[in-house]
Amino acid sequence: MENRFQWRLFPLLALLASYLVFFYVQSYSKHSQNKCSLLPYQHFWITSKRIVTPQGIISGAVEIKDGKIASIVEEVEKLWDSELWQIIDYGDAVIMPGLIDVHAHLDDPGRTEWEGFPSGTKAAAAGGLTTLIDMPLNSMPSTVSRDTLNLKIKSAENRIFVDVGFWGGLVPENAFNPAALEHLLNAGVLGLKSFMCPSGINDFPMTNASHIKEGLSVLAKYRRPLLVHAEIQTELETPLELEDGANDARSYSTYLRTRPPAMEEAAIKELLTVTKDTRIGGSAEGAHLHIVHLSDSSSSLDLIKEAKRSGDSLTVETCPHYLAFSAEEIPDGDTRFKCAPPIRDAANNEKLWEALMEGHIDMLSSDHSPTEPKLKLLEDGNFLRAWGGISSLQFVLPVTWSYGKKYGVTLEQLASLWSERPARLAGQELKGSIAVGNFADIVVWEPEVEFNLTEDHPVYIKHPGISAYMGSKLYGRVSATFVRGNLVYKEGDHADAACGVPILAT
Ligand SMILES: NC(=O)NC(NC(N)=O)C(=O)[O-]
Ligand SMILES: [Zn+2]
Ligand SMILES: [Zn+2]
Repeated sequence: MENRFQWRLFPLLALLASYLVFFYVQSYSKHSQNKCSLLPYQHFWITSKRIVTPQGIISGAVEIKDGKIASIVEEVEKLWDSELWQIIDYGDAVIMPGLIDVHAHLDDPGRTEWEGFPSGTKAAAAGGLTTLIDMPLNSMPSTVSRDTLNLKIKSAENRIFVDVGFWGGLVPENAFNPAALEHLLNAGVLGLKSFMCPSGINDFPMTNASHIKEGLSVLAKYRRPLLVHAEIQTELETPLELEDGANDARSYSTYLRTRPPAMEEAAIKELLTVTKDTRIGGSAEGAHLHIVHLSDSSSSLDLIKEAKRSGDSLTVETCPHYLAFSAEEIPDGDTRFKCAPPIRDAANNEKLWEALMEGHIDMLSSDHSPTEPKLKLLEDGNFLRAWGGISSLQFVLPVTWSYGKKYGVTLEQLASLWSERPARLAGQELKGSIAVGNFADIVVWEPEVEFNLTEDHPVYIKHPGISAYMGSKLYGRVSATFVRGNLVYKEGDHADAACGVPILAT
C-alpha cells in the first residue's frame, strides 16, 4: 500500500524537479547575460530635460540599441504612450557624452601596487569617464614595442570596466628605427608619447628634437598623433643643489624653483622647430603634435598660439590640478600636490582658465599618475625627493565643473573639452558626442548636488589617501555611467563583469 503511493508520487516529483531546473537555468542564463550591465535591456530609452548634444542642450530622449545611439528625440510624450519601450527617466539630471581621458597612467602590468586596470577603470566608471587612453610608462615594462603592447592587451582582458586604448612610447631605442615604430603602430597603439626631460622611469628615456622629428615622419603615414611631455632641463639650480643649500625641501616654493616656466618654454620652442613639418605641404603633413599637461600660461602658451596661427598641426591639454590649485596655497610638506610641470601661482591659474574659456587650450585630461603611498614620503614631506604625480581620475568632472563656475564654464564646454576633442585626438570617430550612430558612452550626473569628498565617500582609485582632492567640497554627483550601452556604474554599484573593450587602432 505504502509502496504504491510512493510510485504515484514519483512522476509528480519529477515534474516539480524539472520545473525547478528550468527556472534555475533560465534565471542563471539571464543573470550571466547581464553581467556586463546593471540593466537587463539591450534596447531602451533614457530621458532627461538636459541632454548635451553637439547641437545644444535639449529636453528629450536617447534611444540606445545594441550598444549604440539609435535615435535622439525631443518629443518624449509619444514614448510614454507605448508600453513596449523600456524607459529610464533621469528627470533634470544632465545626460552628457562619457568623458574620454587621453592621459591616464594605469600602471598595469607590472606596477599594479600603484593602480592597475580594475581599480583605475572602476574609478573611471564612478567618475563618468567611459574611455581611458593609457600612458606607455609607469607600467612594467613600458609600452615601447609590439610585444610590450601585447602584454598590456593581455593584462586588460576581462579586467577593464570602461574602454581602454593605449599610447606607445617614442624612445631613443625605437625613434631612429622606422620598422620598429611601424610594428608598434601596426599592433594598434593610437599614437606615440615621448618625454623631453627624464621621466623617472628607467625603461622610458627622454627624446630630443631629432628623435621627435623622426617619430613625426612615421606618424604622418598613419595619421596618428605624438604626445609630448614638454619640459627641458635648463641650466638653473638642480634639485640636489637646492637641497644642499639653505632651502627647505618641505616648502613647495623650493620645488617650484626647480621647474620654472622657462623649462616648458624651452621645450616648446624646440618642439616648434619640428611641428613646422606638420603644416599642409610640409614633410610630415598628416602628423600631429599634442602637448600634454601645460602648466605655464604665459610665454609657453603664446608660442603655442602663434604656431597654431601659422598652421602647425598642434593641440594642447591642461589638467584639473593646474586649474583647481595654486602654489601659494600648497601646505608645507604636502607632497600629494607634487607633479611635473608644477602647479604655479594664482595669476597663472587664472590665465589658464581664460585660455581654456577662449579656446586656446584644446582639451582637458587627468594625468592621473598615482604611486604607492610610501613613495610620496608624506611623513617626510620632502618635495624634492617625493614621487611626482597627482591622483584624480574619479573626480575630474566635479573638479573642473566646481572650479570652472567662477569662469562661467558651461555644460557644452565640458562636453567639448572632456569628450569631443579628446575623441578626435585619439581617432575615435564613434565616441565623444551624443549623436546617432555613436557608441552609447554616456554619463548621467547632477551638477547642482554638492558633496564632501571625505573618507566615507566611495572612492575606487587604489590609494585615495594620496589624492590632493580628498577633503574637498565639490559640486556634481555622477549617478550613472553607460559604456557601449551597458550600465557599468550606478550610484555606488558597478556591473559584475569587466566588459570594457581594449581599443586598438586599425
Ligand atoms: N612618470 C610619470 O608618471 N610622470 C608623470 N608625472 C607627473 N606629471 O608629475 C607625467 O605625466 O609626467
Ligand atoms: Zn608628463
Ligand atoms: Zn602623465
